[in-house]
Amino acid sequence: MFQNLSKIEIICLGILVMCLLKHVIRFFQARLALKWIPGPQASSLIWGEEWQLYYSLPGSPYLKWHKEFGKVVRISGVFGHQILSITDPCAISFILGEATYNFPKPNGVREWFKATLGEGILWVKAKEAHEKQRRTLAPALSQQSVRNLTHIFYETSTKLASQWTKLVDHSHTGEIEIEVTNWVGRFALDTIGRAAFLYDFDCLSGEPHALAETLDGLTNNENKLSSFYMRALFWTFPSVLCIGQKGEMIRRSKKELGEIASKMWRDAKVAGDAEGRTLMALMIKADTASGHCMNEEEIVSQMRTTISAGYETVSAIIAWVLYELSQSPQLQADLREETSTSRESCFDELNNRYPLLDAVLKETLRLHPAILENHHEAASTMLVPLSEPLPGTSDTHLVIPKGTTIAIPLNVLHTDPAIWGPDANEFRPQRWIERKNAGIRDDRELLAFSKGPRSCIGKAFALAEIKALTVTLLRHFAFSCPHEIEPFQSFVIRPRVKGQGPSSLPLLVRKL
Ligand code: HEM
Repeated sequence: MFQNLSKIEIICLGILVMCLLKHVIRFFQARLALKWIPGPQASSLIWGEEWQLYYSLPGSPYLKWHKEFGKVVRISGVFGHQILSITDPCAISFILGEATYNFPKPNGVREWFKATLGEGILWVKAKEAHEKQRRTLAPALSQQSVRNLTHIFYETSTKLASQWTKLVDHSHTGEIEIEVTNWVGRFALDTIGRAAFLYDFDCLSGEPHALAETLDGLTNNENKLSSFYMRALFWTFPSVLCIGQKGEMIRRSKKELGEIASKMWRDAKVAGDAEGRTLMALMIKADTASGHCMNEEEIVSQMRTTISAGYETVSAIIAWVLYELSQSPQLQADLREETSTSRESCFDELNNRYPLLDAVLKETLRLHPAILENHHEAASTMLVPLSEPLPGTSDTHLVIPKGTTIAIPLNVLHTDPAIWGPDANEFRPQRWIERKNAGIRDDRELLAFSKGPRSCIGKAFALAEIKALTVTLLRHFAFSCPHEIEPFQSFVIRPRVKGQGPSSLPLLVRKL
């Protein structure tokens, strides 16, 4: 059978068989090691639970499984790939904290970031390389830097408010229905463009905008079959990201963002950023001080990452804040009263003076975490501590075999009645004020920005930006929602009118 093959072909075939064998052995070892962990029967031999996870209400299968099986649940992914869904606090602290570099992002997720953004901080894996990138970005996104950018947040907020004023004025009734997700996406893009490199994408002019549409098309998927195949398969076969229409979109958005970042970098080198306040200027300064000096491609990857990270999540959270406000005229009135003395451009005021505003934002992040599942992968076989033994055992440690995917489902943690009380599923901002009065540290159980060395580095930026917009919009408008809204899974969790295609949040906007 092999007599017609050359020596080289036989060697290649041998290597291929060895690789396959290695995978099969690892697969069965993992299955064996995790066999005793409880979990649902795989509903499909090929797709495992991916089908259920994609087509159910976002996160709802996790709620069911954890209720039935406890804090560590074994589920199957595509072709029987083993996934552990973990809500045990001790294990989570270990995975996100001291062992974070033993639990990098899964290969498929890293390939997605590499394909869309380049080899920036969201892609980098090794401890030393990550720490170096983090040190370069940290000064640009520190509280002090964000303080200096706050005027930009107010300027873009005012621009959005004046566009909506024009729309309302056209209606002659003082009220109009506005699809807000598209507008807040444009707001987030203009804001991050100006903050990153004083570049105005000018999305808020309201005209069709190629970059805004490309970025939106990349991640704002309807529940299409093609999107399901891509989501289900990219864990195991990351190269699916390069094929078809989606692959084309990925390449286009990477190219477009790259061209803008390159141009900005070259312009900055010629003109200089007089006060050195943009994210790019501060990043280059920190990099030069470290003696490293990134090349153009490294800077461009970092800028693409910052823009994308600052666009997608922020716009989703703003949409959910507006949705929650639209459900309660009283809450809008209370917030208006609290922030009526607000002076524009004052970062410290936004940060410290408005407990209700702060509570509304935290409650939104709790019930609508943009990134619902925090995914990791065991880089080697690891012994993970547990706060309590698994059902039927007395061991407070868990052996996680190399290659196992870990999912941390935020919706389960954020609605756990043991932490949040019997009204855990209710939107009740006041709980944050009560928690503060009871001396409970704010962010202990809120994982929307993750925690540990790889937690969100743009948190201060995001909070100030969203608060500035909320204050500005409430000063001009009142909101109500005439539609039934549901969460749906695109790249992040976005709102949409129940049963409809991609993300949408039509709100009735009334001028005050
Ligand atoms: C409400 C808005 C935001 C949310 C909910 C959010 C959430 C997160 C989460 C959960 C992570 C950890 C991801 C992981 O472990 O895989 C993360 C990382 C990151 N975020 Fe954010 N983010 C937000 C806004 C921003 C903004 C505005 C920026 C930049 C201007 C930003 C930049 C980053 C970067 C660079 C990382 C990677 C950090 C690292 O790997 O060390 N984020 N974000």
